[in-house]
Amino acid sequence: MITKLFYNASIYTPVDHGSPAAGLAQSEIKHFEHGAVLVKNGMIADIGEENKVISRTGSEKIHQKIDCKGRCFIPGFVDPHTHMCFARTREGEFEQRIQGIPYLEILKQGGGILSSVRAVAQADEDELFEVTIKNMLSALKTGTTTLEIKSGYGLDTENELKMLRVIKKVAEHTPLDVVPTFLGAHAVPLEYIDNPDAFVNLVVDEMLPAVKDQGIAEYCDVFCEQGVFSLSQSRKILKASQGLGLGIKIHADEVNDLGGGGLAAELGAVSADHLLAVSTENIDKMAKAGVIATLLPATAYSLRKPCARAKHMIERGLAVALATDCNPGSSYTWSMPFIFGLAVMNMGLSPAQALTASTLNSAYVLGMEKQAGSLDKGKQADFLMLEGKTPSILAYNAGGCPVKAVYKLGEPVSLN
Ligand SMILES: N=CN[C@@H](CCC(=O)O)C(=O)O
Ligand SMILES: [Zn+2]
Repeated sequence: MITKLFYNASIYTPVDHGSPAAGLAQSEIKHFEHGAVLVKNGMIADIGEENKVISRTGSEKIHQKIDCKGRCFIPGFVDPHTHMCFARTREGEFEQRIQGIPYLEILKQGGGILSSVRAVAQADEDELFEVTIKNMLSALKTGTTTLEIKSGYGLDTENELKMLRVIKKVAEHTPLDVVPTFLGAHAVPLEYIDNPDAFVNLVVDEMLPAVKDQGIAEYCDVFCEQGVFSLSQSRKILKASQGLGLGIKIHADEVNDLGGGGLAAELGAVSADHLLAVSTENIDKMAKAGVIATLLPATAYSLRKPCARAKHMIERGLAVALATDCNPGSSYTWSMPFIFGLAVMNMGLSPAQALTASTLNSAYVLGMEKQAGSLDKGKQADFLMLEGKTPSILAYNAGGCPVKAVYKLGEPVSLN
């Protein structure tokens, strides 16, 4: 048994009451000014004020003592929505978008997601692996210790399974915990444009059973949006996924208010993501059903759209989580510090709310709350040391990265 003591730390952590932190609980942060964490075999064995933790260790042998030099100490970030398995970036499309061509228009013309689909079809697994691992290690350096990665640039059985195999392999080659999601219904392939229902049938009858057999994906997701998948098509796919025992989530009300938030509530999805255009009625339905709102402020930034109404959602009792949405189109960032800054400065969350959203609530989105998301006895010793006194540094140091050290299971995995 290896025992380590991290001492002289200014610890900030959300409080895990056994469910996602909604409403007022989203602001609840425990702070130990002179804190310490005792780690045994990669797990948190004790946490609290330094003198109390040290006195509780008694005569126990401590193999390593790490002086945190009074730095701010927080849980590792959990990023619950990424598309970071892709083959190529789409800088040309970014130029088009900043000249005013809408994101959905580019998709309609066969670009956007569909251009990433062509790139993935041409790439072999090694090429996909290289890009994905580079994105993941960049995320790790900026403090992400657990994340989700979606498929969705395959859009046929062979290429969706190929993406999921790559996601499994990168998970085995990095220290991060990875939760794979199947997103076969990410766009309608051009050959199905006149008969999208036939594509929906392909997802339900062929792709989903194959994904289930392969056994890698834990969740199924759908892009419910005008010109992509309708509410009833999304319902059909998500219900079939539930029937196979997959968890469900949904890209909802990103550009147009189609009612995806309401569908998430109706089906008991773990989360509805984006929600830039969601109605108050559906916010209330989500709150009642316990759906987590996963907000993606870098997508609003990149699409030059107003942010989701995060404060309003919290006031109405929703639990809010934050994610990068890392992808080559609408949000080319892996940086949770950037997301934290946007959440505080552009969405008006307090640093406490943003901390809960980017750690505890996002761990709940991924079903990783027993292992990650807060600094509690029995959870993994996944934590960050920040340059600065409080988590506010993440918003204050705009464009910088105040993450000085990243620990996964008590081991240093990135020292900046
Ligand atoms: N909106 C749909 N899917 C992604 C974008 C994927 C892409 O453009 O490649 C999103 O969540 O923003
Ligand atoms: Zn997405």
